[in-house]
Parts: sequence; structure tokens; C-alpha cells
Amino acid sequence: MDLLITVILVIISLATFIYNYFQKKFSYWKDRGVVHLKPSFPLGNLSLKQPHFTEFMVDIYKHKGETSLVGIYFMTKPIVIPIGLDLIQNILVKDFNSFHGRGMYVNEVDDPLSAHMFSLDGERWKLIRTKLSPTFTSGKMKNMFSTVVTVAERFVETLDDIIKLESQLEVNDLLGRFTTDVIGSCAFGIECNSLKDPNSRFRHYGKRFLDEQPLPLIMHIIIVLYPDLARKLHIRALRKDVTNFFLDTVRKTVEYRKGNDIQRNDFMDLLIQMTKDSNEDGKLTLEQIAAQASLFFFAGFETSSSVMTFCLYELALNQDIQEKARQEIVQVLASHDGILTYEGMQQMTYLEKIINETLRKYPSVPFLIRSTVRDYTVPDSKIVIEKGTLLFIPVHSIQHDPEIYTSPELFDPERMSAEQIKSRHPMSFLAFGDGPRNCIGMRFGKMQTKIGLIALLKHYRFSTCSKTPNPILFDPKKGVLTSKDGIFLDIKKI
Ligand code: HEM
Repeated sequence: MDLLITVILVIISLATFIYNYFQKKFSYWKDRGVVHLKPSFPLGNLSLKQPHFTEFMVDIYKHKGETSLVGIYFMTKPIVIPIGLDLIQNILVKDFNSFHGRGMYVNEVDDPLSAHMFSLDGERWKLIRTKLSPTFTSGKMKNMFSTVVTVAERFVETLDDIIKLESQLEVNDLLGRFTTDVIGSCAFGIECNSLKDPNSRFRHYGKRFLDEQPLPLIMHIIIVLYPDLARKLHIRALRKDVTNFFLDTVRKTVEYRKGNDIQRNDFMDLLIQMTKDSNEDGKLTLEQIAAQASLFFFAGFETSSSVMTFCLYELALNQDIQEKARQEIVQVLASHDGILTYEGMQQMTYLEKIINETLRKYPSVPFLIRSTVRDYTVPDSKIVIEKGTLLFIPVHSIQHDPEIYTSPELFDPERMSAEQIKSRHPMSFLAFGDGPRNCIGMRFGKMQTKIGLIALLKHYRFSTCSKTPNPILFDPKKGVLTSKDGIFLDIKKI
């Protein structure tokens, strides 16, 4: 009997302790007078149903006008969703010194590839960003231009054979193979034709990295809530075989190039230069260059194939816009003796507007992440965002706000004319982020997207078919914006 009473008392005390613990944690935003979503025990505002981030944001973004930020909870961890454009400009640009963190999990010991520019913070991020910035100048893009054009030409040749057998194809997979080949070539110097060779190792490991969650949910929770503990437990964010593949590929490429004195004007060349820096502090190790090269691969191929996919989808729905884009391509090519040059590509201004409008409607990265590196008082308020707090900036909601873009579901490239852009708040378009931590690969991403679209629109007409989804449902399991059921289009040779 005594034992039973003791057990009951222990259970009651434990339940009271847990209840009080969560009550305290879940009163964080209320105590600070911040508009917030009501949390539920024990997941806070996480849901097992896992809606897509864009849907989750709807309830938050409707507070716009009433407040410049909304508080939510990831389990017990408070997260800020800034929704006022002036506050967002402070975070990304004006007060960047308080917000240069990304707050992501890095475990360099067990997972050397996790120490890349996207997730590093502090001085190490600054050092790598400064060293890698010259890699992405327009001069460097011009040097890589012909490599990308060659990949696009090879892609079209293979596609010619494929559509002879089947004209209704899933374009996201198709374009993922194109961008895999481009980044494989420019970041690793490896010639792969993953469209011809479905077993291409680059495609295999690229997909394995993005498609399959290597960790059970509990591990994710430990990583987010207790990163120090996660490191002590040797939790890796990347699969071991994926890490080994990229480390091994970089090691072999570096040895081969150094041994044979080979120069190719690509990212790998520029990274190899950084292993030879005379200043010891600035020198990158093999693991560090492998981390950056793999980041270029992961950051570059799905983002660009996502924008190309949604672009072809909209062009299939809007045949008049597709035809106008094709006319521009044909005319500009004719004025350059039928050859695609860097200058010619830049003269295709209508295509540029189409790509930007696609990125407005379908931002490949639907939210930006920052973390505070010191306490920050929100201007004209008493709200303090504490050091170490994560912030998610809702790009998709902003770019679908009817007060900023009338009839936001309408695909209208003219919204991206210079005059219309000038008339909007500078934070109205955030598809590449903004400020000193924006997308470093923007020029390259746009270049490969344009080259791919030019090659495709010149040779093929895209139309919807019975399998084309309308409307599109986004896949909640993917970080990059992706249609859940793929995007099938009918492709006809012109
Ligand atoms: C159309 C294609 C692309 C889109 C839409 C895109 C979008 C983005 C966005 C939204 C961010 C976060 C920016 C921020 O937090 O303010 C980002 C970061 C980044 N992107 Fe891209 N990206 C693209 C292509 C590329 C390519 C091709 C590369 C490399 C070859 C690349 C490398 C990076 C890197 C390294 C970062 C992290 C920068 C840092 O933390 O300092 N991206 N990208």
C-alpha cells in the first residue's frame, strides 16, 4: 500500500513538474506582450500532420498591419516570424550586425561537410564568405558560361531521343538531371550525363541527400533544442555514405588536378587556389573545400531546377507568354550569328522578367533563416529579441501578399519591369534573400536557369497534359519548393 502511495505521489509530482515546465516555456511570448500562435502540449506550434510551410504561414501572416512580428514555438523553443517589411529590412540589411547568424547545426568532428558557408556562423562564416565572394563575380561567370552551354546542348540531344519514345514527361526530375550535370561539371569538374545515365553517381547521392531524411524525428528535435548535446552524442546531419562520396570525389579531383597541372576555370579551380594561400589563417583544408564544393552542389542544383520547372509549368499554362519568350530568344540568337553568347543572354530581358516572376510566385527557398547574435530591441517598441533566437522570414507569404502584388496568383512578367520594381518596398522580392548574407550563387543560379530555358524553348513547345497538376500542392517534406505529385508536361519538338 505504502509503495502504491509513493508511486502515485511520484507520478503526480512528475506530472506537476512537467506541466509547470511547459507552462513556463509556453508563456514566453505572452510575458513579452508579443502577438503569437497558441502553443499545444508538447509540440508547441509543430504539427504531426506537417502542413507545408507556406500553408502554416497563412495564420501568421494575417497579423500583418497589427504587428511587425509574430512569436511561435518549435516544441519549447521560441521562434520569431518577422512580417513587417521595415523590420525585415533592418534584420537583413540595416542591423545585419545583430543578425548575421544562421543558427544551424554544425558538427565538424563527425561530419566535416556540415561546416559550410550556409550553416557556419561568426568569424568562420565571415572568413569563408569573404574568400569565396570573388568566385561569383560576373567575370568568373563569363569563364564558366561555355561549360554550362555545352551541358545544355548535350542535354537537348539526349532529350531528343527520349521524347521520341514518350512526350509526356515529369519535368522536375528531368531538370534536376540538367542542373546536376551543370554543378557536377562546374563545382567538381566531373563530366556526368545523368539524363543518359540514370545511375549517375552524382544524381544518386544528390537525391539521397535531399530526398531521404537521414534522421528520425527525435534526433532532429535534439539537434534543434540541444545542439551541444547532439554533438556530444555524435549525431550527424548528413548520411555517412553521402559524406564519403563527396569527400572522396573532391580528394581525387584535387590530387588529379594538382598532379597534372590542370586548370578549368571552374569553382573547383578557385577552391584549390585557396588551399595554397600563403597566409596560414586563410588557408582552406581539403575537408573545408569539400564542404564548400558540396554546398555549391546542394544549394545550386535543386533551387535552379525548381525555378526552371515552375517556369515551364507557367509557360505551358500561358502559351502567349511562352511564344513571346521564344520570339525574343530567336531574335537575339539571330543577331549573334545563331550562337548563344554571354552578351546575347543578357539581352534577353523578357526572359529575365519571366524568371523573376516565377521566383516571385514560386520562391525556391520559401523562407529565410537568421539568428540573433546579441539582444535586439525592435524599433518603436519594447520588444527585445534575445540573443540566439531563430527568425524565419516568410518569403512566400510576402510575395503572395495582394497588397504588394495585386491578384498574386496571376502570372504576369510585367510586374518585374524596372518601373514596377522601383515602386515597391525593397523587401517585396526576397527569392535570393538580401543583405550581406544573401545568396552568393545568384548570378550562377540565374545563368544556368537562363541557359537551360533558352535551349529548351528554342527546340521544344511545352503544353499541359492530363497528368499536369492544377492547382499544385507543395511537398512538405522538401526544403526547396517542389510539387508533391511532380509536374508532367507534354513536350513537342519544334
Ligand atoms: C535560382 C537558383 C537559386 C536560388 C533561388 C537560391 C536562393 C538562395 C536563398 C534564398 C538563400 C538564402 C539567402 C539569405 O538567407 O538571405 C541562398 C543562400 C545561398 N546560396 Fe543560393 N540560390 C540559388 C542558386 C545557388 C547556386 C547555384 C549556388 C552555388 C553555386 C548557391 C549558393 C548559395 C550559398 C553558398 C548560400 C549561403 C550564403 C551564406 O550563408 O552566406 N545558390 N540561396
